[in-house]
Amino acid sequence: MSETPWLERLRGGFKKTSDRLGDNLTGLFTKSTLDKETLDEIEDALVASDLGPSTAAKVRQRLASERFERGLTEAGVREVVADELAKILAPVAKPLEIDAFPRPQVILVVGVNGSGKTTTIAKLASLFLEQDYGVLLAAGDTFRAAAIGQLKIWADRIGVPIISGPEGGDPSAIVFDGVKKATAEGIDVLIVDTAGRLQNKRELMDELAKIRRVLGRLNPQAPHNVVLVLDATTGQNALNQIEVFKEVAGVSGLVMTKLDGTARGGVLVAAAEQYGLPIHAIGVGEGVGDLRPFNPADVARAIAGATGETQS
Ligand SMILES: Nc1nc2c(ncn2[C@@H]2O[C@H](COP(=O)(O)OP(=O)(O)OP(=O)(O)O)[C@@H](O)[C@H]2O)c(=O)[nH]1
Repeated sequence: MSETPWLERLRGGFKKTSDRLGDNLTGLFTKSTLDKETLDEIEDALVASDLGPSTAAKVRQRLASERFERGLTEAGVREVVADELAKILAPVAKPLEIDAFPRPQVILVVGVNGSGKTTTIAKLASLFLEQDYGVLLAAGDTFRAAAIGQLKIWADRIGVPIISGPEGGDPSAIVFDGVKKATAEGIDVLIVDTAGRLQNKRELMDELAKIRRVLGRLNPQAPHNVVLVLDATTGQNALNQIEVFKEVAGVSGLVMTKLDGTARGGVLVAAAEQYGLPIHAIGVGEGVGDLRPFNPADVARAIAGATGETQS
């Protein structure tokens, strides 16, 4: 895939978010001077756009200290926002890399039901296939037959093998079989789906702990990654989920999905700022090609709606 279409998709995906920022900023540029009141209003507009109070404060500080030779414009503010966002996103942008031995590398994928977990597993698998890695999926969400069925459909569609068992079966048994199969067949990556039953935190915690124990016996370093999938449309609730899953699953990195369907894409920045967890990729659509490792500068510009023209 060439870069330009992806960049366009990225901008399209974040359009609702950048439009919301625009709506919040509208009407703030009627005065020629940047007084305290206007700065307050701009800061509030950024917070209202889900960018988080600390990002908003940083932008405010930059605006207060900068000289705007052509007067302050909305486009000028968007450039400053993009710049500050890029600084926050750069340290957390980290593609999911398969570099350690022994194989298989095991990736546990966690998240609440409906967050986009299954789709993300398929997207990650196809990213690995593009890099010539062998991939095996494990249907570890045995709680719902539909979850197993969905994953099978995706495995078929992208052409990767899958290990699954009956509804209600023991997820750690599936994971055990998965590691055995991957080891025997020299498969590089095992991606494990897990149940997202946050309603019963204790059971979920026990289930994940058991999966970890089983994995640890086969390979002390496994799981090599625990990826939390978050639905951006849930806004601030996505931040609470990080808190909970850090506790129940020991999250090592994030994927944020559905950034195309929401005006709340700013939550990606708030997550980066508050938790500093690696963000491996973002989902901007339902297709298998709609998940890409992200370039922090491009994402920052897409969220801010910065076009490079500082004159409105
Ligand atoms: N617009 C958009 N939709 C997405 C994205 N990722 C997933 N979806 C859609 O979100 C819905 C839920 O995705 P799933 O992958 O089934 O989510 P899940 O977390 O596995 O959900 P359960 O199977 O219910 O546990 C599906 O309709 C997906 O097509 C995305 O990045 N953008």
